[in-house]
Amino acid sequence: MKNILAEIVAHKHTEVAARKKVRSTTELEQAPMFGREGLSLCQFLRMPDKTGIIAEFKRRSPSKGLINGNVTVQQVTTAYTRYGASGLSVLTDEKFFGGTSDDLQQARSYNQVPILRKDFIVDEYQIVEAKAIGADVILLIAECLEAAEVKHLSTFAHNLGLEVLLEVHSESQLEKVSEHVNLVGVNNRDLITFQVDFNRSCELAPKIPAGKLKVAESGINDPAAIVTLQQAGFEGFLIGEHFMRQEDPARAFEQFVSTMRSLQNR
Ligand SMILES: O=P(O)(O)OC[C@@H](O)[C@@H](O)c1c[nH]c2ccccc12
Repeated sequence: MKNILAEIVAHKHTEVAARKKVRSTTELEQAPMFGREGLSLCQFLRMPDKTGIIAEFKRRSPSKGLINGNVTVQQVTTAYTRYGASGLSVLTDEKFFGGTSDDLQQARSYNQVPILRKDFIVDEYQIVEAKAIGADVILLIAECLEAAEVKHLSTFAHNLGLEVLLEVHSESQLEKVSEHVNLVGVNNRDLITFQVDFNRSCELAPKIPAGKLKVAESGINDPAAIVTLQQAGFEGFLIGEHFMRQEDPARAFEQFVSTMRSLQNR
């Protein structure tokens, strides 16, 4: 396998094929959450009393190994929400990130903010699952999908009432932005080399098509960076590790927000 992303995607296809045999799409559609009306992440990111932060629950990652194995979904996500997160991102990939669908379902049961299903989506079935477990938004990663797939999967999600965040890492991937993509995220981390280049977001910001909400992703660990990113046109900030790697992610989030607010009021 030539890189970790290719390895993850290959594993996803196997995983999804196995899960389809256990639960059909029809069964997923009968889940109680399936009929629930989704919350709009675009709206929540623009609420003046919220922070624009999409706070992520991430136990481990292929690049960092174990980040935090001691905290619970309830403890962390309710604090994120209480201190002004505009949305939550919950990893549901088990093998590489130590997440589960149950993590997202728990986050759903304790919080009234939009939730992003953070996973590697390669098949419609995973979008039906996302709806069935109570997610409001799905992630599509340009690096692992053809333009036609982005178009198809985003339309499929839209028809289920889900919003779509398309993640890009280079200018050429912006060609994959299509009608039913609501938010465009610039990942500062290269998913193949794991290198984080914080300038990536600012460089690509002006090239993101008008009408798509801009989200900066990964490697954000300083409240001052939020101010810079806002000036570059970003309205959403996806942050995981900076909070999760602390013993008390709730407190880390609260402190980050309080410093951020004082910088914004200058
Ligand atoms: O933990 P960080 O550096 O704050 O990054 C969060 C988020 O951007 C990152 O987890 C992420 C961005 N794109 C992904 C795709 C799959 C898995 C994870 C990710």
